[in-house]
Amino acid sequence: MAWHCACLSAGMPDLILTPEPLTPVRFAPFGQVVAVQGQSPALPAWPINGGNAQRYELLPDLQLTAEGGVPMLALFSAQARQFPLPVTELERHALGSQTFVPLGTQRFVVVVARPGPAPQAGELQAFITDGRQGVVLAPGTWHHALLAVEGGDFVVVERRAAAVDCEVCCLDPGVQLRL
Ligand SMILES: NC(=O)N[C@@H](O)C(=O)O
Ligand code: NI
Repeated sequence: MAWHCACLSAGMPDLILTPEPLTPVRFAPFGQVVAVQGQSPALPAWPINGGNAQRYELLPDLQLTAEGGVPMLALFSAQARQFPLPVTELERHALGSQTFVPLGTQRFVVVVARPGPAPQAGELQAFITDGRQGVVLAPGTWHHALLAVEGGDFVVVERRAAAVDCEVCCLDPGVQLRL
């Protein structure tokens, strides 16, 4: 899906946003962390494959089939972003979740706001992964497009349908994202 938008901002915004470490509890209003460690409550585990692996069920339904949607798998080869970075727009996919999992150990920053009306700058929250975490953005969660700290490939699972499901909101004033 090719989505684009352009929210113009005059210069670097004033409000500074600094990401906090990503944890399942803090990220819960926005979606799910893809990792075994740190889940609260701890994930139930099943020994499988003759005891050679542990199975953890993170999320029973990725919510990708609303209104005729089908789950799709994509790869994003992302370049490292330069920080500080002006955040002047967010997007949401109202009809499905969106999952990002690094194929390497590259970190990324997730800038989010709760599902609902278009957020104001002061409602944004930012999280930075530890290089081993992924995220599932819940349907409708406002988010900035992928912000890779180190460049690399990401597995992306999202909903595909005839109509593109991507609504963009412009932040005015925007925020300055600093690591
Ligand atoms: N544009 C695109 O395919 N990706 C965005 O939805 C994103 O969240 O990165
Ligand atoms: Ni998105």
